[in-house]
Amino acid sequence: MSSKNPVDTFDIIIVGGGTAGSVLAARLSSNPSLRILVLEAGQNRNEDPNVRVPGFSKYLLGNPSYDWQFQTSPEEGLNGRVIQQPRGKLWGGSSAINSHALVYPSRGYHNAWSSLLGRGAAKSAERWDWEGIKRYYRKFQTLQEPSEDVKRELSIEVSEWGVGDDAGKPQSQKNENGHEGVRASFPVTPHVLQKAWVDAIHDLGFSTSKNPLDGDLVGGSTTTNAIDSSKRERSHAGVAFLEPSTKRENLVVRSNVFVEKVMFDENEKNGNLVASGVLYRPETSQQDVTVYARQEVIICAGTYGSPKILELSGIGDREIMAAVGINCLRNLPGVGENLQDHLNFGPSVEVHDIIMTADVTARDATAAEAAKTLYEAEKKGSAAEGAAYSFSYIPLQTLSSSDEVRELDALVTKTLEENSSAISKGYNAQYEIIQRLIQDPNESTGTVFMTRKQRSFPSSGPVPGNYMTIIAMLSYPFSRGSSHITSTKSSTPPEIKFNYLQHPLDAEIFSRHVVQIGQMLTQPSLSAQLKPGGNTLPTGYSRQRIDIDDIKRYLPQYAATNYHPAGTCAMMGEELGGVVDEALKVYGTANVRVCDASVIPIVPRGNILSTVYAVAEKGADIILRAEL
Ligand SMILES: Cc1cc2nc3c(=O)[nH]c(=O)nc-3n(C[C@H](O)[C@H](O)[C@H](O)COP(=O)(O)OP(=O)(O)OC[C@H]3O[C@@H](n4cnc5c(N)ncnc54)[C@H](O)[C@@H]3O)c2cc1C
Repeated sequence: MSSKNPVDTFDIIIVGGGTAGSVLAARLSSNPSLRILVLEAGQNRNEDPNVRVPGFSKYLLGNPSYDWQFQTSPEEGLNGRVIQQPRGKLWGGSSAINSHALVYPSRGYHNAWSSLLGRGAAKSAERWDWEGIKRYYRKFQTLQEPSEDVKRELSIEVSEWGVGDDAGKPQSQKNENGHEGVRASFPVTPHVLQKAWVDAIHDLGFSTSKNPLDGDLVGGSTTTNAIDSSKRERSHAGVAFLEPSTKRENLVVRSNVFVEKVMFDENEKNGNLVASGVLYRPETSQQDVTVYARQEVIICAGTYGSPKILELSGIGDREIMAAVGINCLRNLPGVGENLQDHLNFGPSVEVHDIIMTADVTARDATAAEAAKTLYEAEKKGSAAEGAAYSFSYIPLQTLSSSDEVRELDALVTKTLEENSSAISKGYNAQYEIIQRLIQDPNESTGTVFMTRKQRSFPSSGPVPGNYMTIIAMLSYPFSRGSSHITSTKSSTPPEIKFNYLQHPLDAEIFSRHVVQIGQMLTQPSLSAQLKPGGNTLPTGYSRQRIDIDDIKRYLPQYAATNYHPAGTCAMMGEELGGVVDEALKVYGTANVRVCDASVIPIVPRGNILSTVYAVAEKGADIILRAEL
């Protein structure tokens, strides 16, 4: 039963106070004439130490107080494994439970994105090419300078980064209305392995001091993490954007409420559905509540939540909705399709006993307690640091022979030609883009990064010894999956299938980036850190493995998700199977937008948080401009 309250009306309703939703809430409420409502299924946990302390992320995953605990169907390409898909259920969403690494896409990637938009998308302010978006990668954050020690040890030239805004304003003035955005910082204490990483990149002939925000980062970097170095606390969207905005009278946040669907007027506008509001259920109630939107509804419920809400509202693939008895209001077959993720794999290699890694606190309760005490007293130690700062983006052309490059090119061309008639126009357009990225010597199709701890390959947990793990991530997978409803009950989780490694080219390209790990480990600076005769995990894997077919045999058993699902409400031309247009508006609706990781049409090269923030910042500008 719906309880209608005629005064419960806002100009804009934002569904989901996660990463993107929090940015939109902050930016849109800066216009005092707009009344904004945010509906969030989780609650404000900004003061919770598990969320605040960077090193405590491990307490968040799999814990229903913070995590939706989604999981995939058994994945055939991963030996039938079911892959856990954590997503944040709290203010700040997944930015409040993630691993905080800030990594950036390339100029070529964004230019390709804009080519998927199709007709009529050339209006300059709505361009999603590099020129149209680059300023938003700067806008969401404030860079905190590292100490001179860190700069020297890790060859960081902060002046090159130019975070602020592209008009060159000082950082203190850059964010309107008191928002300084996400605080981004480098390691507090440089670690010997981080220094060795930088030296290895140099030894391979690459720079580590290019500005990653310039869109042409090939080589490596010590990247930033979304950690406030003045407090040594996680800087997530709930802290940086949502909570400060609640001081404004025109912003209302309702927590612990579950949005079920968007409601539509009986009358359409120019053939488009007109949203009148949304239906939600408070966690503590059995009764649905309707709240009304004068202008629009923006769905920011994430890669799984957003397509689910659209389908429950009658927008999606007609047959999928009919199968569960939902009346189709708009047949939009792209909803819930095009699901992509980054898979990763790489060995953990034992380093000299004297090198302190996070393994020490992982296996020893006394050491863990000491780390906690040190953090509480001085905000220092392993709990104060992010897990991954050391990254590289090395094109396959660089470390492969010209014969190997030619062979891969031929294989990619042949495989795509053989499969092109069996797949949709949209996927073909995406595959052409990925093929160009593979062939471009200035693009990397893999991201390789290092963490200062072992990956627990044995189910028994951490093994003795101190480790570093070097992980290759397949940047642009060809495999595509889906996330769809299987019931009209909004509490039923969606059916999630990635079809990981099902496209034959994925294992080919992925395994070649795994070979790069061995090449990095032979660099003197990194090999000097390895314990002579030390262990390598997974057991039986040799640290410098170069046989591609052999590596391919390890992937189904050991490849893991990097937690970057995207693409289920893709911003592409409708004729390509897109769901939203360049203004983030859902096709066939007058006033429903989606703004979150689901609109990203092709998952970006590296970690995707920066892209989600940039999309939300740009989305806010588009909406504010439309409103004014
Ligand atoms: C464990 C983990 C580690 C990661 N590490 C990194 C990293 O190091 N670097 C990086 O770049 N990226 C990382 N990511 C990915 C990144 O954090 C996400 O891609 C990004 O935060 C997604 O933002 P979003 O706005 O799309 O969704 P979210 O931030 O998940 O926001 C969705 C919000 O909607 C709410 N919601 C959903 N459904 C409903 C409903 N029906 N009613 C009301 N509210 C609803 C949710 O509770 C949530 O708050 C990681 C992710 C995870 C989970």
